[in-house]
Amino acid sequence: MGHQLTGLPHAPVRVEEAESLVLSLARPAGAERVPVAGALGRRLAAPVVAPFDVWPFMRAAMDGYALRARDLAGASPAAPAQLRVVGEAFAGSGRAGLAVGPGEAVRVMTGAVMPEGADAVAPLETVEEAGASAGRGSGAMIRVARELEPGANVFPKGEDAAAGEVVLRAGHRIGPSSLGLLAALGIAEVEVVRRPRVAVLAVGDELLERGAGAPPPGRVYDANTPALVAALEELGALSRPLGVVRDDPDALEEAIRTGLSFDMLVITGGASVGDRDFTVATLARAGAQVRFTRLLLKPGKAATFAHTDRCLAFALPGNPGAAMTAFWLLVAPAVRAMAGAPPEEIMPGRVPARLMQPVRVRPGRPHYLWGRMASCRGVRAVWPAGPSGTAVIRSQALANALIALPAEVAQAPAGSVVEVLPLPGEVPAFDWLPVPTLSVVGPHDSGKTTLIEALLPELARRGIRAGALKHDVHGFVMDYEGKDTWRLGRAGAERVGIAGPGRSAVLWHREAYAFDAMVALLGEGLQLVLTEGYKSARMPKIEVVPEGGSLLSPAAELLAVVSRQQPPPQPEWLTFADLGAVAERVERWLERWYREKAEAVLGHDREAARP
Ligand SMILES: Nc1nc2c(c(=O)[nH]1)N[C@H]1C(S)=C(S)[C@@H](COP(=O)(O)OP(=O)(O)OC[C@H]3O[C@@H](n4cnc5c(N)ncnc54)[C@H](O)[C@@H]3O)O[C@H]1N2
Ligand code: MOO
Repeated sequence: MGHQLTGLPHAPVRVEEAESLVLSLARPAGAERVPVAGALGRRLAAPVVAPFDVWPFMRAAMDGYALRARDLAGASPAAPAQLRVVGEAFAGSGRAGLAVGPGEAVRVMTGAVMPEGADAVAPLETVEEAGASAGRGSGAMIRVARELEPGANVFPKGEDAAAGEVVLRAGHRIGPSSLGLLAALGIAEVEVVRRPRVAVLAVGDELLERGAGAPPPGRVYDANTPALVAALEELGALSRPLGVVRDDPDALEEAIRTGLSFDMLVITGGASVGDRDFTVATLARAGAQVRFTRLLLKPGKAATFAHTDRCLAFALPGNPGAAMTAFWLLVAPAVRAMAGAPPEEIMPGRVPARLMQPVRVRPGRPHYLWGRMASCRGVRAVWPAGPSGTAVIRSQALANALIALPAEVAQAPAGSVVEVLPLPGEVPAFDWLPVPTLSVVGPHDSGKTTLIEALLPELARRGIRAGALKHDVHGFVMDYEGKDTWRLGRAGAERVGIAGPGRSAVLWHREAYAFDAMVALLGEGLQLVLTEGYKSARMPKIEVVPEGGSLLSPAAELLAVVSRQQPPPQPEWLTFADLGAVAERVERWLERWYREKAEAVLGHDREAARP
């Protein structure tokens, strides 16, 4: 090979392998003590221990009278307890030596130190203040007409933390409420993980630093640096843009040497094998050990990882779609680890989500598409945020997830379940039925089950995972008297499950039978539930018409009519010989169904994303 990768490792590396190599070298940056006021967003390097009880004393939780609960034993409207007021206390005016003895009370306001001996507060509203001075001063009498538990209307001492208790563990990310807690603990400085210092470098003669107006011919604005700098800051790093460097080996080497003095260096551009791509060779020349130069990934293949003793260096492809895909997969976890995140927060887990729009990709390498994710009653839904080419930046702006498609996948139909990698950003919530239903109807013995039976493999061939729900009106038997499942159901289990290799079942022992709940249960992980019967339910249908028969369903509900007669009496009707065409209609209807649901959430984003 006569290009910059000559002599360097060029075998494509799997993303998972690359991630574990990078993470094995990403150590938390050292610790530093910072004033609490400047610690927002930082990770604790050591646990925080409460130096004293918080809160430090027992306090009144209501405006009222502090008293001994046992003095109210037997108190009732008919026989109120009578107590003598011996003093008063306000928040912040703790008078030393204030105590409550038998038959006594102290007038207290919320937050006041509870007087010695008192263990409950009777709120003002429940107390009758007797006598001319209306209970304000010492010597006045009050009546309480009900009992109180010890501890009633009192904030206990140490309610939040006892002295010596760990209140925040190492790795905790300091948020606004953590600052409140630290203040309550009287802590002015905390030990946090140093923010990793990350240099960002953009390479290319064609690149212009940020500016206004259309660039001169042949030039483009550097879009990677601002995106990377912001993402790095969000991840807890201290980023330093080194600017744009030309495709010149000497200029590049100087910039890279500067970059290698940071904890991390992220370069974009010049990472491929072109005549003016020098990034990777220069990294090696500047003394970094190059570990891989290719990822098994689309987009983001041209990604290099190298390191020195003190610096992790990434040379990402210049194309913004490829650069940011590789960034979220490889660089972001390393930054989190270096910023002190605990292990469970370093690699955001991939989560399953239902694809709302079909996608097609060229198989061969794992593919990542910019996605928009929303949640629906606990089910995640995702759709492409727009075109996902390697040079594309617009879809990224709308994305809050990356849709991960394994190497062998060429297409994923609407409704299929895919893995997604959540990205920073809100996940909007919406509601819709978890899975669409399609009913096969027709007179008794017309061949409904036969049709579903023949249709299921046709749908499977199209990548559609379908379930089936049988409507029964006669009282089916699936469980036999004396069987364990029968006994558990009879004993009152609302649902009884039985699980075995290749076959499992759930039996619902319920008075009322709920179609929606049944479909939701069946639909888990599937794209479609086919039901048999339900001819009067308002849902899309396929109707089977026996020889000489006529239609039962309103035309508007019908996706297809399947006649048992050959040729069919109506030219637009299909027959059992045309099941491919029936499946085709089901597939198109499904795509529309998912698209319409997605439409409801996409709103204006949709237009921006150019469907
Ligand atoms: N013979 C081959 N050519 C290419 C291959 C390959 O395997 N063999 N891979 C292609 C793929 S895929 C990618 S991705 C790119 C990666 O190449 P480079 O990292 O060398 O990127 P550049 O050539 O510098 O730039 C590519 C493209 O992106 C634009 N760019 C670069 N930096 C920025 C920036 N900061 N902001 C906005 N746009 C940027 C640049 O102008 C180019 O248009 O290689 C392919 N070629
Ligand atoms: O591999 Mo390029 O880096 O796909 O987009």
